[in-house]
Amino acid sequence: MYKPVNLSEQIYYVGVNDRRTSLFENMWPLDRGVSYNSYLIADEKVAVIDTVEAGQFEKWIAKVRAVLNDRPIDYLVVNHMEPDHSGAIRILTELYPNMEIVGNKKTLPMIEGYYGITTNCKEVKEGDSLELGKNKLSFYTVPMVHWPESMVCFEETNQILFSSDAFGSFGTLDGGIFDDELDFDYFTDEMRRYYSNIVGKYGNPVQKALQKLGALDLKMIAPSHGPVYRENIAQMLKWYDQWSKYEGEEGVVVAYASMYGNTEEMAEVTARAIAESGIKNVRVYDVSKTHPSYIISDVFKFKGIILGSPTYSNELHPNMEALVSKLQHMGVSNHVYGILGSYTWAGASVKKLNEAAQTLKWEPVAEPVEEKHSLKEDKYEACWQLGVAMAEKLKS
Ligand SMILES: Cc1cc2nc3c(=O)[nH]c(=O)nc-3n(C[C@H](O)[C@H](O)[C@H](O)COP(=O)(O)O)c2cc1C
Repeated sequence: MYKPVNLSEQIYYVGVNDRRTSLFENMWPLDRGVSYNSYLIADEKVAVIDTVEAGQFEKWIAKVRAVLNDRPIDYLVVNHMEPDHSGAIRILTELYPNMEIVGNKKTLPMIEGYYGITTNCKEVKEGDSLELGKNKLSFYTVPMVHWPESMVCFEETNQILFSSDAFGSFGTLDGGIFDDELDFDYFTDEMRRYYSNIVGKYGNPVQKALQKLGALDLKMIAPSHGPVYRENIAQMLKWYDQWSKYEGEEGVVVAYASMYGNTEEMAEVTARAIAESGIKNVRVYDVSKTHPSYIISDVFKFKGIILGSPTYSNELHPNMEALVSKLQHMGVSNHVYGILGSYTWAGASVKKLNEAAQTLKWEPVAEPVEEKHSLKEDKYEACWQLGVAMAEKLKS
């Protein structure tokens, strides 16, 4: 009772949607859910590519069995060991005791460590192939995209790249599985939010992976989350190249913390000046209201960033401190910036924000603006000029 979804004659999508989990990795909001993608190749030999999160097992295995009926599974290819993909390994080995688990030399110790499995494991090395009949899988390691053992595999006959977390996206697959069956634009924010927050720290490994995979002639990219791409492959590769170099487009994220509205007012003035100077893409965020994953996603999208914080017990406002430390942890380079802040007796926030920006090697567009108490005429003008300078820098 399941109409199979074919990527090709013998290759099936057998992933599942999760609209119940609120937080991915118990951290990232899943307002639009997430899909755990898994693929099945039913050739002379049967191979499954990755499983799903353990709680999704029943939904998933029903799809697998609808295709296979009583045929056994010969191989389980484990591209990535994170539990949202590996969670059903143990139960699958109990159902199919003769199935071989295929992984690389970093995967297999993790399979033992997480699931106690040491038998029927087959190690593959970079460039090795697995013949299934008409279909043939070749394996490529992509370390730190997004764990050390991360691997992708390329089905040579149909030219499909099973890309694991690379090219993944938040958001359930609401009927459409392939990018030409759904509203691609609707997915782009969730793609970038997934990339920036989950893989974003690993810009260099992503660059290396792109160079390695760039030699392949791709007809389809089948990731472990989100749509399967067959129409927008060039666009996806272009975005991954841009995001992994931390190269933003023309636009500014204005992120501020504010308890009583003083820093917020400075942010409003600056945002207005940026827009009046001709920059349309201005996103103003209150860090106490918006989850950092959305702000970080836009920081990856846009080149300009304005950060504002009041001084709070001689520190940054805690929510701004959390955002800044995440950006530092990710090493989000290649940005131009401005700083705003308010204080009452001994200001510290502006200095701390400026230091953080310098550790990331961002380029300042103007002097930071620091106001004591409420915003007054001279600092109003300084905020305005900061916005003008940001716009001019972005347009230059
Ligand atoms: C809990 C708390 C701690 C603060 N700590 C400092 C401080 O260490 N140094 C300082 O100059 N002002 C401090 N302030 C004052 C604020 O920085 C000041 O009121 C500022 O204008 C608030 O900006 P906002 O309206 O954007 O929240 C503190 C205020 C609060 C509520």
